[in-house]
Amino acid sequence: MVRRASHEGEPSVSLSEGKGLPPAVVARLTVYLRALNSFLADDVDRVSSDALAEASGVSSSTLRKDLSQLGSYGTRGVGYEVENLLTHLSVAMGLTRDWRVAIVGAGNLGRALARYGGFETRGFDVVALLDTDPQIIGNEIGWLRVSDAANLEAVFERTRTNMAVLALPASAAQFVCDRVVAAGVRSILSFAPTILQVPPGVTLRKVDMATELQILAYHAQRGESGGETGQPSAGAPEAVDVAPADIQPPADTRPADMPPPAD
Ligand SMILES: NC(=O)c1ccc[n+]([C@@H]2O[C@H](COP(=O)([O-])OP(=O)(O)OC[C@H]3O[C@@H](n4cnc5c(N)ncnc54)[C@H](O)[C@@H]3O)[C@@H](O)[C@H]2O)c1
Repeated sequence: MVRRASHEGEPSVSLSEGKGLPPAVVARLTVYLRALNSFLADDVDRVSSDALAEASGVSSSTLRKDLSQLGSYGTRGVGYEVENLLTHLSVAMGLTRDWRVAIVGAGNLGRALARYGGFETRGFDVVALLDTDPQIIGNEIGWLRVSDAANLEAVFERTRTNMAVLALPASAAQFVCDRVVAAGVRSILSFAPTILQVPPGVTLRKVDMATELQILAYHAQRGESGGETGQPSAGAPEAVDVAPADIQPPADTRPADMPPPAD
């Protein structure tokens, strides 16, 4: 569940103007959101920092430190009000905005993403699916009809797309990325296995499952050789700093493949 609160009465986020949260903290906030939604679904009104930390797979001190960066301390002995903290975190994460996502590329991956029903509950409406293949254009996939990517700009305008997912071959990705940016979209998620350049003011994140698997393999073999055990999975909040492919800067202009700053 995402808090689409009106701006009136929203808690303010006490980050100083222009100063973003470290990428690892942002990654953990998404985990806290998921845990809080789960508490809410179970009709839990209040949660202690220990319980929220446990449900999120982080230590209590990490949780408290992260939340204190948002100015959200809870009450000693009482804990956090689940709804209140959910709203607070949703505002901090920009999830109270109306995110309208277009998927460009309706191949295996694009179709699977378009059929997935879980984005809406996390605050993202998938509003368009585009492709260039005449055999695919016009097909119904999930609740969407595939649009002709030749009309990308018009489709984006009609659907008020403000976030794009590139599920394209590497060879087409930069060209499409440039068109997406020219159409006014400032947030792009790319699955294409290539380095993309975006201008200042555009946030690009790259998903690379092969890289994640390589990192997993590294940790697995370290564990086998007795080097490390109990290494959290790449998706676990305490492990975000060992999953560089997952962590791009929060709001910025760096190309997707630049290494993240240490935080
Ligand atoms: N990062 C990951 O974890 C991950 C996982 C799987 C696939 N991928 C990558 O995602 C991409 C898509 O994979 P797939 O299996 O769906 O491939 P696919 O070949 O099934 O689909 C690609 C689609 O893009 C369309 N396309 C090509 N040029 C286009 C353009 N200019 N505009 C709009 N559509 C265009 C094609 O017609 C095709 O339907 C590939 O680059 C693949 O390597 C990444």
